[in-house]
Amino acid sequence: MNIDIVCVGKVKERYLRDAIDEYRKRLSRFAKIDIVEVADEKTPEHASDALNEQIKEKEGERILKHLKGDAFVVALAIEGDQLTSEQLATRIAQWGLHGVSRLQFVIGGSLGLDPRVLTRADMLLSFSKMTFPHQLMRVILLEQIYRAFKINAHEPYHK
Ligand SMILES: C[S@@+](CC[C@H](N)C(=O)[O-])C[C@H]1O[C@@H](n2cnc3c(N)ncnc32)[C@H](O)[C@@H]1O
Repeated sequence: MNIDIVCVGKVKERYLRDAIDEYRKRLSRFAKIDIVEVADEKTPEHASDALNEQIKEKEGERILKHLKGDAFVVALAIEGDQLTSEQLATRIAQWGLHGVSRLQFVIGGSLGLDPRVLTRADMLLSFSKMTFPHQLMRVILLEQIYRAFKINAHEPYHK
């Protein structure tokens, strides 16, 4: 299965980049993982609501260009559906069985995702009601995808 993580901006912190590289390496025996980074917009601290919406729209346009027509798109959103790790593992297995050959996960920028991206998504996935920084979210998502493949392969991993 091909898995794309479509996200906004570059990861600056070395420790996060190391964690991302580690999980990509571990996942390489299960899936082909591509990280697609679209450019982020500068977000002034005291921007108006209108400016914030414009920023999300611009970032959203860039994201939409990378979403493929035949892909199953999962947008990460706080208000989405919450799953257990076992349920995510089952969903990934089922998507594979139903012929999904490309899974695209989308992580928003610091202001979140444009409504058009949320509308395009086939599923909204929430990792809790808390807000995580978008760069850390990449690590959390990769770890959960790795955990899902380990569960589906019936291989031991941390409980
Ligand atoms: C800093 S958050 C954006 C916060 C923004 N106020 C919002 O409500 O979307 C950046 C991105 O990380 C992801 N994210 C952060 N926390 C999340 C959570 N608990 N569940 C799912 N995705 C999350 C989402 O894709 C979000 O667009």
